[in-house]
Amino acid sequence: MSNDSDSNTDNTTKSPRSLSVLFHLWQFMRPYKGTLWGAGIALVLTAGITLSIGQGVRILIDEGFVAQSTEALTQAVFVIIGLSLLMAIGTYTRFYLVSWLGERVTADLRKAVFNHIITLHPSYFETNRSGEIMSRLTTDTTLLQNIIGSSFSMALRSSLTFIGALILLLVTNLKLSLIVLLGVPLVLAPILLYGRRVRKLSKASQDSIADVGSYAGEIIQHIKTVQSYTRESHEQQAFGKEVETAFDVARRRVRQRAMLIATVILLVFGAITGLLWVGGNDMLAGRMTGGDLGAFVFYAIMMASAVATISEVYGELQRATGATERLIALLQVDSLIPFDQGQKVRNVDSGDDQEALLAFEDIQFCYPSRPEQPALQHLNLSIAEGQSLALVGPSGAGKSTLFELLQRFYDPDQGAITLAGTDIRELSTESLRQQLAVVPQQPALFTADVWYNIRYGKPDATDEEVIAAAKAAHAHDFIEKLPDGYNSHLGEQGARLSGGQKQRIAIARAILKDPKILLLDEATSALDAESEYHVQQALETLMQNRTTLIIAHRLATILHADQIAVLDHGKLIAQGKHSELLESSPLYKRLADLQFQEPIVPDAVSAAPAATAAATD
Ligand SMILES: Nc1ncnc2c1ncn2[C@@H]1O[C@H](COP(=O)(O)OP(=O)(O)OP(=O)(O)O)[C@@H](O)[C@H]1O
Repeated sequence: MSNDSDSNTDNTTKSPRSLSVLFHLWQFMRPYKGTLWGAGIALVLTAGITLSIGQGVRILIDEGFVAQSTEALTQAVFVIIGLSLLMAIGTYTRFYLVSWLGERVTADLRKAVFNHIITLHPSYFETNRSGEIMSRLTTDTTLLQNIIGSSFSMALRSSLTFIGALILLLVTNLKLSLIVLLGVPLVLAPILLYGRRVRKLSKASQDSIADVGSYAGEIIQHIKTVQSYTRESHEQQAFGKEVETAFDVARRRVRQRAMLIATVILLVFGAITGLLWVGGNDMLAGRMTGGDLGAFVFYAIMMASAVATISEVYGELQRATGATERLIALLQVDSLIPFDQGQKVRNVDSGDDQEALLAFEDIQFCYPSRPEQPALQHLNLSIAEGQSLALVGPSGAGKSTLFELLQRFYDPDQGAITLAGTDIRELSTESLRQQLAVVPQQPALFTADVWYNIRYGKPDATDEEVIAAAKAAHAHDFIEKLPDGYNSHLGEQGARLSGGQKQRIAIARAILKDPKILLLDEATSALDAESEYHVQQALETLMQNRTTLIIAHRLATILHADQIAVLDHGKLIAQGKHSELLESSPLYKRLADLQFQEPIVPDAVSAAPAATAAATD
């Protein structure tokens, strides 16, 4: 891709420069060869009929008007009516089949693009704005729909009539045809010249429209922040600027196209007038019949309108090359983390040999967008089956990064993560992720009902299983009290629930999935004491007999964890139990002091909040 906004995409496709890009679309049309044949036949038929009308015109003039024969006139009229009928049928068939094809191919293309992007590595979405990707799926595909469903067939039909009219012209009158042929390059020159400009501007125009979309998307997503900081008028202005830029580019494109069309019309009609003059003179001198001239002008007009149509459609086709380029580039981005390769996870029981179920071995990792700044450095960490490991450390220490690597959203630059002794890169991502469940700090809920949200990790779970999971997650009672119980719609991103409720739905989801390994990112947000108590109880249930990694913020978790790992600047700086770390790690002691406001010694636990007390017995 060659435009600026896409310069950071990690695909390597070269920017193709011509309409040949459109041939990439062939792979999407291939399955519908039958329809294509049908449309093609209808197209040839209608073009043929249109051309034969010229002969009808000739007969009409020479044998009807000039020969003064009413019979011949009636015959010619009937022939023309018959041809028009045939043309109507042909046009219906062509229009229906071609438009059907446009819709069908666009639908397939949309699915193909969505199916592909959903498997891409997450870092792709860090360097490509979601608004832009959305615009590929909607605007670009709609453009192609127009192209396949109309412009393409218009271009084909016009090319056919152009060639047919040219042949018939040559047959009718060679001298006049040569004049016409001399005129053709004159018309084509501006088409090519302006066409190139239009294409460039089209691409810029589509980019700026994508920018407008992603800007609005972000603002709507953060609408409460915008309003609470009273930034409405600033955002209105900023958005207005984006829209005006888009308008400006569009205006320049439209102007080039208007120039193109005007020039072509001027040249074409100038040429036809010239023809009429030369032909009229020939007719007056008796060198050709009136019918011949009539037919000639008819074909010349057909040729002219064919060229005019092509010039107009050419601009459209060029816009489509931009869209196709982007879509194909998007389809060609390879996922850095293939979804469907590698072996299945066979046996995750580490057995009696005390082998670590999970191990991070000398992990070195930088995020692709920050290659200079290591997020994890020479990190070694392991966890035995059924044990819990709490990760603590200051913000930015690399705790969440460990979760990301474990789920294979990224691969480490060095070192390996093993599950029951097997490098997770050798496992199929799907089967690896089936062993894991994550309860994130900000639970991700979908715009759907409670059933759907809890079932998300196990779509085939029965209603009873969902309810059992909700009960275990201390969510059943509040769900029952919602207006429609489990059928209640949660709103966009679960907006109709409180923070604690959202978390308990997320916990129920994880309980239902019943994973081998649990990744828990505790909420730091202040839940009220009761909510926190429920969440804590739900987590206890979830963690029972399960290998658990916790990004720990709560005293109860830290005290209960089998192991605590202290991270700082991407390094593991201490590991042990709470009491040991208080002695051995100054950072841990400082964090503990800060977090709990007062120095924590194990016997002071009873003075901690209700949730803690409940969890430490
Ligand atoms: N997607 C990303 N791209 C680039 N850098 C990132 C990305 N995510 C995190 N980082 C950086 O990696 C480092 C580790 O971040 P990480 O999120 O793992 O910290 P953390 O210990 O989980 O912090 P917190 O407790 O605040 O969530 C930080 O310096 C952070 O800025």
